[in-house]
Amino acid sequence: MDIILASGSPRRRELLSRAQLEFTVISVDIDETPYQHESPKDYILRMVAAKAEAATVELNRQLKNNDAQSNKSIISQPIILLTSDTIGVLPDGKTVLVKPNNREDAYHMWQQMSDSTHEVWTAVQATQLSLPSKHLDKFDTEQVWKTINQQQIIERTEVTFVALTKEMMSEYWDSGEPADKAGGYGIQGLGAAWVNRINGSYTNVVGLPLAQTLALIKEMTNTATL
Ligand SMILES: Cc1cn([C@H]2C[C@H](O)[C@@H](COP(=O)(O)OP(=O)(O)OP(=O)(O)O)O2)c(=O)[nH]c1=O
Repeated sequence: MDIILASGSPRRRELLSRAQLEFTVISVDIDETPYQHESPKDYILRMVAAKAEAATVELNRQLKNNDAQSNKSIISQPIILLTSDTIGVLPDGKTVLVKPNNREDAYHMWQQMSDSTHEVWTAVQATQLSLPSKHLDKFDTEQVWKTINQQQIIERTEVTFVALTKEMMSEYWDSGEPADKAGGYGIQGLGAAWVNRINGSYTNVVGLPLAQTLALIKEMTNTATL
């Protein structure tokens, strides 16, 4: 089974590469704005599903281009497509923390995270795609990747921050690190200085719960219907 990581996150690529797995990467770009009053669970599962949908559209676009160029049926192994999304969740269990829009947005998030414990949730969706081979398709319709199985997991880690001062926030925002990260921090970077303790998976906080993702891939591979 070929594995495709549909993500533009350099952290996710780096984490998955630590599993010594062969995989390819495609980027997807979707609107990640939460709906009003959307629960953290509904939001994060909607995100991984939407990213998988966008990646499938991209794979079919590539397939169509290949067909046009090579004009031969492409019989390929099923694919396991991985998509992921990471958010912060405040102690109220309702407030979703995504990437900060600007400095003020980051400060607003951090004031609620200072000297307290929030959660970081990462959802992973594994989607098994299959490609009916042309010669089996008597109607000779256009080949498209079809979803034949999908599974989603959500991993949660508690993260306890130190008490934050305005000066700490200002310096951190100026570093540029917060901008592309949920909750506006990177535990793997300068953000480590803000973390008193975590309870749960570290890789989950960075953006891909690696052990759980590998277990998901293994389960999907073992139950794959060819
Ligand atoms: C909390 C935390 C988040 N992050 C990152 C992981 C994700 O890249 C990012 C959350 O944004 P996401 O929307 O989950 O992911 P992304 O937009 O970076 O990539 P893609 O959607 O293409 O997969 O925050 C860290 O790098 N360190 C951390 O400590």
